[in-house]
Amino acid sequence: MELSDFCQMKGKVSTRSISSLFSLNNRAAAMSLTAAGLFLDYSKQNITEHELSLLIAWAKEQGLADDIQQMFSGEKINSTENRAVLHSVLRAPNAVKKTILKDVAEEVIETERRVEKIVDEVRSGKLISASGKQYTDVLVIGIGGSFYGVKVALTALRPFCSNTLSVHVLANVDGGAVQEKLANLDVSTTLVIVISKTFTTQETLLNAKAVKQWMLTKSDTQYSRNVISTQWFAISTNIAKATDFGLLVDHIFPMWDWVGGRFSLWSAVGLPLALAIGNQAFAQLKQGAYEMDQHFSHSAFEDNMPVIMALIGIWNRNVLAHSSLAILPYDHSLRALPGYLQQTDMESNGKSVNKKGEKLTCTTAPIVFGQEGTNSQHAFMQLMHQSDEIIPTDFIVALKGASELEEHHKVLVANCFAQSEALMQGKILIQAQQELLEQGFNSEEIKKLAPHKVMKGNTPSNMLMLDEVSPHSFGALLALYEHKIAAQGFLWKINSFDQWGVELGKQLGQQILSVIDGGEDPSLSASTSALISRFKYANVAK
Ligand SMILES: O=P(O)(O)OC[C@H]1O[C@H](O)[C@H](O)[C@@H](O)[C@@H]1O
Repeated sequence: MELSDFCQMKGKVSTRSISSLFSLNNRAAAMSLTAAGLFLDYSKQNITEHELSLLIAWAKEQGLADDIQQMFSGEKINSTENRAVLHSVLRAPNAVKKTILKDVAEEVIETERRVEKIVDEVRSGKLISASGKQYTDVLVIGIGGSFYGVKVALTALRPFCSNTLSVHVLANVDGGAVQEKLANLDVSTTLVIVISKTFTTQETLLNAKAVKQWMLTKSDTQYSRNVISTQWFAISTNIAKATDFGLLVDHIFPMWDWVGGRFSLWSAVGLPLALAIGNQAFAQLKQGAYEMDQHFSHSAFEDNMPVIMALIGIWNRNVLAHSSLAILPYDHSLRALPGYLQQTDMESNGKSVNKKGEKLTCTTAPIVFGQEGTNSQHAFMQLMHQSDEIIPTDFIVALKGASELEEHHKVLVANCFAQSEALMQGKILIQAQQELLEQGFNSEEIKKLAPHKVMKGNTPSNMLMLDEVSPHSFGALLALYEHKIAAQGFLWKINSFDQWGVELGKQLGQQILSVIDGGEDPSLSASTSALISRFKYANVAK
């Protein structure tokens, strides 16, 4: 069967009710599974077991098992950059690293040791600042894949973070953001980590320059000579550029071209996180991810959580033509997850040609968005309930809350379950009329009001449950999404591991900067030229 054959099923599938599928009474049990400590209930999707089995058969025909195998074994599957995709090996035991990475394994293992050593030394106060003080703060400078992973993990694992060492992340190239971060930092107790795979990213370098300037200016003269070489560290593949910037070679941790930025948390990029949560918790995070790797690479597709989620995503995107995916974590600690997944999913799979460069005949990545529950209920979920747009949703919730406020967790979880039920069940006109009647409205009022109270329902959702948000479960969760996205890319026959689409904006950004600085560029549109003039006038006028 081809994907286009499944698409023929749209008419029949989209008009049936998901609730009615529950007439088969073992559906909830049959359409749920566990992996690496996570539980997934996908029974509220608009798909039957039979349809899913057809999709699984299709995935097998497409060679998905070989694709997965090729990724884990280090084939150069990132074809436009001629690179392997091996972030998963970073969380595997050393014996696996040696088999897969061969000569490079030693450097990888040695880098891990160096990360562990510096984490221990900073946390114990052995490694001190240029002026001899214990570090109280870490400022991380990076953007994109060199930011989101650290950010999402720091937010998720807040309860596991040190109380004496705070980690702050600076990404956006905005003077306001820089000043806000620096306002509460003390140069004599701040360790700086620059994360940039290329060490050429404009935003990161400009932020690093500003922070360097701040540190040099604010340091006591007797320490300013050593402050950068002592207190600055970097993670980069570009050792030359990092040393040019003033960093000691010993303070630079390598990255490898086979680790994509958005999958790099597991490398030395995780250093700031490890500083915050400690080596043991960082190892647990990797262990959780490793268990998901094992599950993904070894489980039959029928029981394979990333594969099932990938196929359901394809079903929703291509067969039912739903264009978005809402990520709604009902857990304050997971509030950065939607932003993280926007990059992981849309930067990976936001493509329209296949690996051979041919135009695809199907759509790819959904538009990913979301926010923590219950805040989203009081905002965009109105549209999810009553507009004509059906937005498939991933609900994510922990069985145990992070706080002692048990009542809060009960209310949070009840809201989460209620939304998944409400999105599926909806409310038909008769129900709305009946409710209004029971509330004492007269027939004239009911006629007027009832249509406004109808909810379309039939919105499919996944419910992902963690026992609790811990380094282990969070590692498994990130790996789950990484693999779901990879599996979708394999099935769409695209390269999920490059991101050429971000280049044009960067290029034009440089051109425009030079026009702002006095150059000329006749290739720019009249609109942009006028905007530049307006900006220049406002700044000259100051
Ligand atoms: O780590 P860097 O080289 O500084 O790159 C930072 C980020 O910029 C790029 O434009 C890509 O969008 C990201 O995938 C990358 O992670």
